[in-house]
Amino acid sequence: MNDLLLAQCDPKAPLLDADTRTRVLAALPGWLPDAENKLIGRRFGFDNFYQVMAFVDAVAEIAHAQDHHPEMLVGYNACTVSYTTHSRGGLTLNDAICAAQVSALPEATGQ
Ligand SMILES: C[C@H](O)[C@H](O)[C@H]1CNC2=NC(N)=NC(=O)C2=N1
Repeated sequence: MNDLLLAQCDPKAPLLDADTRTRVLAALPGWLPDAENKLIGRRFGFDNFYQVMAFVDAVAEIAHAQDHHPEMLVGYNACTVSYTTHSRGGLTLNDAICAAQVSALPEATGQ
């Protein structure tokens, strides 16, 4: 997990093999894969919309810094963040790096 927090996304990162995917997901509490293991997502709950939008801004900063971008479903008291690597059509380490960094945001607490 610490490795993921310090890592930089690599535009050439390959798809994760099944073993690595299992190991990486174990280091990302709350993040769930879809049925085809093509994306991971986590719902973050908040007390109010101000907190939601502060979280969205903080996630966007990670996206800018990593040049790796999430899908976000924004609601009045929650935001669901999903990552997949579009260029590879599935999960790479880049998705895990960003997921770990989102989970570590101070703005992510309160759920
Ligand atoms: C050129 C640029 O690095 C690419 O288009 C990046 C941008 N952000 C991206 N984000 C995600 N989630 N998947 C990608 O394949 C991707 N590609």
